[in-house]
Formats: sequence, structure tokens, C-alpha cells
Amino acid sequence: MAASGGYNYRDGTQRSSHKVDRPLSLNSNPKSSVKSKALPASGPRRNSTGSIGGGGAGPATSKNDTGVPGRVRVAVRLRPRNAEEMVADADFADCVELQPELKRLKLRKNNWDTDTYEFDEVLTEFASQKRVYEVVAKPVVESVLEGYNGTVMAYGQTGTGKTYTLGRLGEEDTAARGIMVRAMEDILADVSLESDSLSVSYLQLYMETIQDLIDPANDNISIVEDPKTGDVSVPGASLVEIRDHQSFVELLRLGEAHRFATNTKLNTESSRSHAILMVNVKKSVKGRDSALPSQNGNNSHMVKSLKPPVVRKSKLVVVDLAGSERIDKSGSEGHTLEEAKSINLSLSALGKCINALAENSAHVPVRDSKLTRLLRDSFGGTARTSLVITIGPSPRHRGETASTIMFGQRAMKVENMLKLKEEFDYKSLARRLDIQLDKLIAEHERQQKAFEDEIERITIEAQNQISEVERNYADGLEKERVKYQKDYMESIKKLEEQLVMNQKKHGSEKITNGPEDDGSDVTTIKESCRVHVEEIDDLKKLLQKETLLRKAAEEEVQNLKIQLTQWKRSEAAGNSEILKLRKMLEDEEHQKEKLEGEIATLHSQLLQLSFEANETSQRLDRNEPGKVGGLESLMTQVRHPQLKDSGNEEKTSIAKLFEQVGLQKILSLLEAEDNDVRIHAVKVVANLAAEDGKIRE
Ligand SMILES: Nc1ncnc2c1ncn2[C@@H]1O[C@H](COP(=O)(O)OP(=O)(O)OP(=O)(O)O)[C@@H](O)[C@H]1O
Repeated sequence: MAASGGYNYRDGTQRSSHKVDRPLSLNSNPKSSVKSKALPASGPRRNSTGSIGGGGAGPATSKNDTGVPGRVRVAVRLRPRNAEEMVADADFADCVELQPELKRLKLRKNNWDTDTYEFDEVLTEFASQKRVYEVVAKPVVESVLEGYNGTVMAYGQTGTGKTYTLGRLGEEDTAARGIMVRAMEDILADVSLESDSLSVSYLQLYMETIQDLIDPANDNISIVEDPKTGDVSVPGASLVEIRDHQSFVELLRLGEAHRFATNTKLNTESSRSHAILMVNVKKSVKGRDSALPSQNGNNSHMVKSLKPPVVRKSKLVVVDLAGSERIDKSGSEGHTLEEAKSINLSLSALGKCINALAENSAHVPVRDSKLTRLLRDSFGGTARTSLVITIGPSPRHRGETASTIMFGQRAMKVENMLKLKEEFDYKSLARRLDIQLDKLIAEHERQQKAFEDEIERITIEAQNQISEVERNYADGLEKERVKYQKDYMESIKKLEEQLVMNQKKHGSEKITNGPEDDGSDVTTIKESCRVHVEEIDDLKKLLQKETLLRKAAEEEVQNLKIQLTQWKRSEAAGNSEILKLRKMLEDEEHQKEKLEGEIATLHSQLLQLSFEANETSQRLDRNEPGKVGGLESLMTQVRHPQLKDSGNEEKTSIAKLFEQVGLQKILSLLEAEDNDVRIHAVKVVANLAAEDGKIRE
């Protein structure tokens, strides 16, 4: 039964929505992507040869910048008969016959005739949710974890199982979990929550307005397209960090409750909006970041090898489209009718884009609806895309089933060019440099303090030793002096006593023997003289010994002085080492400032370019070619380089062009809508690259 026309949420509440279209705003903080290059939505594409299962080249082996071709892969899933069909179609065969092993589907035209279609996968009504995830979404999730954007989308008539396939939470029965929950489980198992980051936005596109399913008050979100990379983003949407499975399921449940749904004849809970889940994965690339400063303090080497770490920023987009429906069959009226018209309009815009891409047509009408703008990267862009088309078995809906099958067949012809989304992570480099600098400063201060303490200790020790040696020397000297003085006095005393004794002896002998004994007297004096000479010799020896001792003491003092001088010299060398370290630190800070300056300049250039490109594209959109200014003249130069120069002067002209407009503008022309301009821009870029390496990575 058709709803009365209210705005129904799945949680049963009713709210009104504002539908004010805001002008497209520029992304105020475009990231500088160093690896990924934008592929114009209508850029050169290759049509698939139609070989089933062979065109979806995975990105796993290609890590370069040129991208790898990746055809949109399409699986078809048949819903089992529901209770109503069991009764109403009891006497009729299903309108389709599946041959999963041949990956074929036969659509009955009448009782005798069938049309046969081939798909990348054919999933019968018995296919489990696990199998559906593995063939439809798992390869895309793996690509996302490798750094490529990925899209998983469900398309089909209302009530055929799109939400069942993508959005089931499976809380009571884990086997029933849909693609969203299973994809997040695989992503959580792969990322490291310490070094990587995982965030989610959940939106619905309802009657051409984008609303936040996490924060329903946020109900008019703008789409922003990066003119340089072609990346589409919705900066106004809530971005929730996901740390575990449970928080993600809560978020899905919250979003599902806010989704517009109504009861139609074809589905009691028919989604009236397209739901878009965006999972942003930021992974650091292991082993590809800068070297840390070496311990030997080689500053210039350290600065040269200081490269920012590389991060891969990829995005998984899961799109649960609202069901296509025949108004007469769904019984829509009033507001539900308006909703149905809006759904059909956006789905038909998507169909037109896919037709244009499948036919390699020059113009792809991406701007016809917000749905196609949001899915710009998923069809004909840089994402790996997998589409599941859902069909019902009822012969009463053969027409809708046929049109779903044709949509899938055309989508299989769309070829994307997968690109790695790598960036230098300047912020994390700056953070790491700060930490490194703090560590160096702390280490330097610690070493300086230890060095100063050591010098002080050595100086004090040396001074103590010198004082002790001086004191010992003075004591020794004093002792020697006292000893020799005492010995000397004793010797003098002995001599005087001996002299007195001799005189006495001599006087008594003279009285006894008379003057005749003069000979023995002489002998005695001689003996006395000999003793004196011996004593004098002893004294001389003692003096010599004392002189030697004094010399040894003086040498020791001299040695200590030499040691002190050496210590002072090493202190001076230490000071000069400290000065050198300080100089190194200053150099390092200077380098850091330079790097930060360059980052700021790059950011501002990028911002300027984004602004100019956006302005230009807006003017071009408004068909005001005369006001395009610099870029217009650049396009003219790119289209007709011979207008300025000719023949061999073309290279000079390209060089001049490069000088005048700069590389960024030339690169921006690679995304121009005009085929000629893009071709000439490619030539210019190729010439510049060949000339002298003006273009580097
Ligand atoms: N493969 C399946 N097995 C069992 N039941 C299914 C299957 N697919 C869908 N259903 C059931 O069919 C009904 C409609 O499914 P669902 O709401 O997912 O369809 P839909 O395509 O999302 O519809 P709409 O476009 O109207 O939102 C639900 O009751 C769902 O449980």
C-alpha cells in the first residue's frame, strides 16, 4: 500500500527535509597528492572485449603511476520467491533460468524462446551472503587495502534484495551479515589502529539533496570535486573514526534508522533514497619512509635522507541504490510519487553515463544528477568497481528484470583506470622531526652536563693531588732538614768532644814523657783527621741523597703540571665539540623551517590552483569562454602551439609555455573536457618530460 506522502524514516518517525541547493564550494584544504593523477571522467578509455571474467585486471602487481586498467565487474543475484509470489506465480515458471557454472543467465521471452546473457558471476537464489561477499566485494576491499579506491554498488528493481545484499547487520544470525559489515571486518583485520586510520561517513541522497545519516540535522551537504585529482568528496559530512566492529555496526544501525523508507506495493520497506557509505582508509607504507639521523652526527647526510613518510589514502564506497520502479506497479501517489520520479530520474542519469562510457562517447553527462557526480570516480574513474544487479523471479516483472539485465550488461563494458592514492605525509614528518629534535636537544644537554661534571671532577682531583704532593714534599723537606741539622750538630759536637779528649790526652802525655814523643802525637792527629774526612764523606753522601730525593719530587710536580695542561686542553676540545653540536642543531632547525616553508608554499599554490581551476570550470560550465583569461589563452596555446612558433621552434615554445604558466596549470589541462586540449596537453607534458626532466614525479 502506498504511503500517504510523509517523509518516513526507517525508525518510524516523520520529519521534513530542506531542499535548498547550495553552490558548489571549494575544498578549503586540498591535499597534495604526489602520486595519483586525476583521470578525466571522459578521458581515453578502452572498451572491454566482453570476455567474461578476464577484464578485471587487479591492481595488486602494479605499483606505478600510470594506473592499471580495471573493467567494472558485474554479478547478478536472483532473489528467491517471496510469499506473495509463491501464491500469485504458483502456476508460472520463473522468468529467468540461471546457469551459474557457465556464468550465464537465460531470460525467457516466451514459452519457446530465451535470450542468454553472460556475467562475471551468476548467483542463484541459494547463494549465501558469504559467497556473495567473496565474489562481489572482497576483491574490491583488497584493492582498497592496497591503496586504490573501490566501489561496490547494488542496482535493481525495488524489492529484489539490494539492501539485503549490502546492508544486513546479521546480529542474530552472523551468516546473514551483508557486504558492508563483512567489508569492515576485513578492513579492521588488516589495518593497524596505531599507525593507520579508519573513518566512515554515511549519507543518503534523497530528492537530489545529500543528507547525513549519522547526523540528520546536517541535511544539505555539498559535493566538492578536486580539479587536480578529480577526487570527489563531501567535506560537510560527519566523519566517524572506527576502532572496532561493534562501533561500526552501531553506526550502520543509526544510519539505517534515519534512512527514508516507505511501504509500497512491491516492498513493505522500500528505500526511498540512495544510501552511500564511504570508508576512508589511511595506511602508512612500511619501509618507504625517511631514514632517522645517524648516531655519528653527520648532519648533512641526515638532512639529505630525511624524506617524509608515504601514506596511502584510499576510499571504499558502498552504494545501496533506491529501487527502480514502475509507478503504476508500485502504486505510488502524492509525495511517494514525487520520490519515485526523483529516484527514476537519478537512476536514468546513471544509466546514461554508463551508456556513454560503454560506447566510449566523447561526452559523459556526469553533471546531470548528484548521484552521477558522487559516482564519478566509480565509473570511468580511478576506482575498482563491482556492481551487483538484483533481480526477482516473477514473470510479472519480466520487463523490469530485462532492463536491470541490460543495465548490468552495459556496465560490464565500462573500463576504469585504477590509480594508487599515495601521498607524502608531511604532517607526520614534522611531528617526527619535532620529537627527534627534542630528543637531540635533551641528549645534547645531558652530554654537556656530564662533560662539565667530568671536567670539574678531574680539575678538583688534580688540584687535590697537586696540593697533597706539595704538602708531602714540604713535609719531607722539613724532615730532611731537621734530620741533617741534627746530624750536623751531633757531628760537630762529637768532633768538639774528640778534640777536647785529644787535647787532654796530648797534655798528659807531654807531662809524662817530655818533648821526645813528638812522633806519636803526629800519628794521633793524622788519625783524627782521617776520621774527620770520613765523616765529611758521609755527610756529602747524605747531601747527594737528599738532592736526588728533591729532584724526584720536582719531577713528580712537573708531571702533574703536564697532566693538568692536558686536561685543560681536552676541556677546550670538548667545548669546541659542544659548539659543533650546537651548530648542527641550528642547521637542522634551519632545514626544518625550510621544509615547513616549502610545505606552506605548496599548500597555498595548490589552493590557488584549485580555486582557479574551479573558477575556470564554472565559467566554462556557464559558457563564458571569453572570460577564462590565463587558462583560456593557455588552452589556445596548447591547442595551437604553431600560432606562436613553428617547426623546430616548437620545443622553445613549450619551454616558454612552461615558464609562463607553470607545470600545475599544464597538468590541470589534462582534465579538460575538450579532447583536443587534453591531447595537446599530453603532448606538451611529454615534450617537457623528454626535454630536460622538467617534469619529475
Ligand atoms: N537473497 C534473499 N534471500 C532471502 N530474502 C531476500 C533475499 N533478497 C531479498 N530478500 C527479502 O526481500 C525483501 C526485499 O528486500 P530488500 O529490501 O533488500 O530489497 P531492495 O532491493 O533493497 O528494495 P528497495 O529498492 O525497495 O529498497 C526483504 O524482505 C528481504 O529480506
